[in-house]
Amino acid sequence: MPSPPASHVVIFPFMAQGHTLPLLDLSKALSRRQIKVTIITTPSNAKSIAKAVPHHPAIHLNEIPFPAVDGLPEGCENTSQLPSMEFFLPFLRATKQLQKPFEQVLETMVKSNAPPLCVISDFFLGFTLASCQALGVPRLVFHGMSVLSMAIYKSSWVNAAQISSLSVLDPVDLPGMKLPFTLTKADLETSNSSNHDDPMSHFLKEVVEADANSWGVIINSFEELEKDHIPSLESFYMNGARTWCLGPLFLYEKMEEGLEKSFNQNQDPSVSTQWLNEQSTPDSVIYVSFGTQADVSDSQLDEVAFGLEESGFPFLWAVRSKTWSLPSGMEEKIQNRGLIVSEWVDQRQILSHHAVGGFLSHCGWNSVLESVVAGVPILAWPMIADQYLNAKFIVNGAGAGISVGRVRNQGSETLVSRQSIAEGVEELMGGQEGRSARERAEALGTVARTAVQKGGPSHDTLSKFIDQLRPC
Ligand SMILES: O=c1ccn([C@@H]2O[C@H](COP(=O)(O)OP(=O)(O)O[C@H]3O[C@H](CO)[C@@H](O)[C@H](O)[C@H]3O)[C@@H](O)[C@H]2O)c(=O)[nH]1
Repeated sequence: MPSPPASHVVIFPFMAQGHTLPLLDLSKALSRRQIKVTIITTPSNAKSIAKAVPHHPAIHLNEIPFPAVDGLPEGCENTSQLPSMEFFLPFLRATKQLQKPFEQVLETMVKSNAPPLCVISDFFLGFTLASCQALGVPRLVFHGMSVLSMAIYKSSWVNAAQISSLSVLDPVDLPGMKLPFTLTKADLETSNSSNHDDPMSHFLKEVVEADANSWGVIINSFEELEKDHIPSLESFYMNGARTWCLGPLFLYEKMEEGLEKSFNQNQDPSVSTQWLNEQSTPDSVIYVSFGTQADVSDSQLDEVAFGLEESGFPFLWAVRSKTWSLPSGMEEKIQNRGLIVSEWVDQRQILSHHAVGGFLSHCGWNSVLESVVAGVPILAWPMIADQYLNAKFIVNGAGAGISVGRVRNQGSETLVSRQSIAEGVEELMGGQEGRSARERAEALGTVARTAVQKGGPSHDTLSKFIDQLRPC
């Protein structure tokens, strides 16, 4: 007898590392539960995705062409290839042209002998909702952010008029929300304007509407961390859509391989792992990375270099800039104490190395989760978007980090000074506040790992999610 067609889920990630990576982790978790996964993406993203999911025959890739658009550099199919964040809106607009090819692919699948149970697509790909509705497939939305950040953004959008009358450092009170820190208008960055008439707001309005009408929301977080905010978030969704807290998603694979083994053994150590292996003192190295999206100026990078040097602590720094080089004379000063890497590093592996004791981070949500899971406290330096909220959450809410501190003006630019960086690193790595942040991070890491183990809340929610999607 032929075996029944496998349950099938379609995943369509936004073309940015911080958004794609967690959905690849979800794809792997689903494939290990005998679910066929089709990832829809564009040709150059497909190449890197294929490398990231090599041992999962249940994961398939379906390529659709990225449109050629005026105003975007040729061949740019991922936000990490944008020359600067000024190109972000043209990039977002270009992705809307993926609707037709996406719909064609989905229609073929719907007519096949393995129609998809659902489509999980990124918040920014709001057009997928109309296609899913037309073809009768439930759409779940994935944001890549925490429950708390999403609920705050949604509420501040609704309450924009009241918020706009506040001054920048006034506390913001959001109706019905129990915030774990004092929120100010400054923390809301772009979403605090009552003028929803600018082009970015127009784009966001469309995707927020599609988001609210989705069948459900997939969250890369765990209930113990965020359960207080789930009702607030769910109140912004129509039709009884619910949130599914399934994270930390990257842990499923680690759990199955055996956490200790995969975190501590390296068959083929990279340059950074080799260097870390040479650092004999546990928790002595500060790891530095500002993620894949924030633009950091060369003069700011200079301050980071001087600050790290002044702190006296060993450091491993993953730099993304194509224009910056070390200030003259620095190479000799840091040569026995720091490693600067300009290629992609395995951040999760770095954070779990016993020599790493702190993370100077921009507080992208993935980095926050990865640091917490590894029990590494954060020196929080938010730069854009939800990073301000994540930083406040980790410092003032969870107590697992400290803030990098003062900024100073240099010409037209506002910089975090080398003194602030040095003092922050010293406190995090050697001070009392750093010690208690490390204890909190370690405790949270234990809760995070338990969440994805059999019987843990994220693990069980994943089972319920699959059961609910499968036809009886
Ligand atoms: O050399 C590198 C650089 C990055 N990473 C990984 O890339 C991801 C980066 O994600 P994140 O820390 O969230 O930073 P961004 O890519 O900058 O994140 C964008 O997406 C996040 C999720 O929506 C938001 O929270 C951020 O504000 C937004 O900038 C993490 O998994 C890192 O481990 C590596 O493994 N190696």
